[in-house]
Amino acid sequence: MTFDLAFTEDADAESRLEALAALTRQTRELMDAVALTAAPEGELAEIAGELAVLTERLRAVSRQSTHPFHIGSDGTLRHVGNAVIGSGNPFALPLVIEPDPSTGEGGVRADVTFRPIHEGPPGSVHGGVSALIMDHLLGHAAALAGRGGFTGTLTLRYVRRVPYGEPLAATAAVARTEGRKTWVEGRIADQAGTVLVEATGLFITPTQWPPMRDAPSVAG
Ligand SMILES: CCCCCCCCCCCC(=O)SCCNC(=O)CCNC(=O)[C@H](O)C(C)(C)COP(=O)(O)OP(=O)(O)OC[C@H]1O[C@@H](n2cnc3c(N)ncnc32)[C@H](O)[C@@H]1OP(=O)(O)O
Repeated sequence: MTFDLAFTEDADAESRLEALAALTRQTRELMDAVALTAAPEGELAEIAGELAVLTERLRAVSRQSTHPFHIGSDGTLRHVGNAVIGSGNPFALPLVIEPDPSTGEGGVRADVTFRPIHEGPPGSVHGGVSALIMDHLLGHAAALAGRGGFTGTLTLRYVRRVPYGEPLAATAAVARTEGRKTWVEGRIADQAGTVLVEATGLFITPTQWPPMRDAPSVAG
């Protein structure tokens, strides 16, 4: 299969991307505030009206699609529109992933503090949100090992409920490889090291894959 991955140079001025990131952070604050608001009915309706005006202002100057991959001014491969790491995507936590070679080939780690907007069972993080984070982190580990690809399968074991509002750590590293297939294992653990979620992903490198640097530095 072919994969349309645009590695454009400086798709947007850095200063504009910073302004977009600031808008995105503010939007996340808004989402958190909406999830927790105790404002009375009349005020809710008034705020919704104010937000509708802002929404239309943004929509009036829409792009055709979200920001694609691009090479940043520091040589980092960036995906501003990504749902997990994107600095221009309000849905993203965002996850900031760091290489951690001590955990194995493609080893990566990320601090993660979930928020009330991630609620599944009352007071706990939705299992699908944990899966989203694991999918991305495992995929990043595969890419860091020079074996980037798409998720074929993702298997999770929810060991304990995942709290929000507490600093947690997510880690992943390549477990084994076979041809175009890469198995990656990861986990989400609390600060005491107690494992909350275990994940195994199979990533498949398509036959047509854009030339990658061996160990791309990737950011949102
Ligand atoms: C850039 C920086 C990034 C930076 C880091 C970015 C991290 C991003 C992480 C997020 C990743 C995602 O969410 S990706 C989005 C979710 N995934 C997808 O949308 C993938 C949709 N599926 C596909 O596009 C396709 O099925 C592929 C690409 C996965 C495989 O297609 P293919 O390449 O044609 O594979 P094919 O020749 O049929 O099979 C090759 C081998 O793999 C096996 N195989 C194929 N598909 C599967 C499968 N789903 N589950 C198990 N095994 C499978 C076959 O049995 C075969 O094994 P054998 O006979 O050789 O033994």
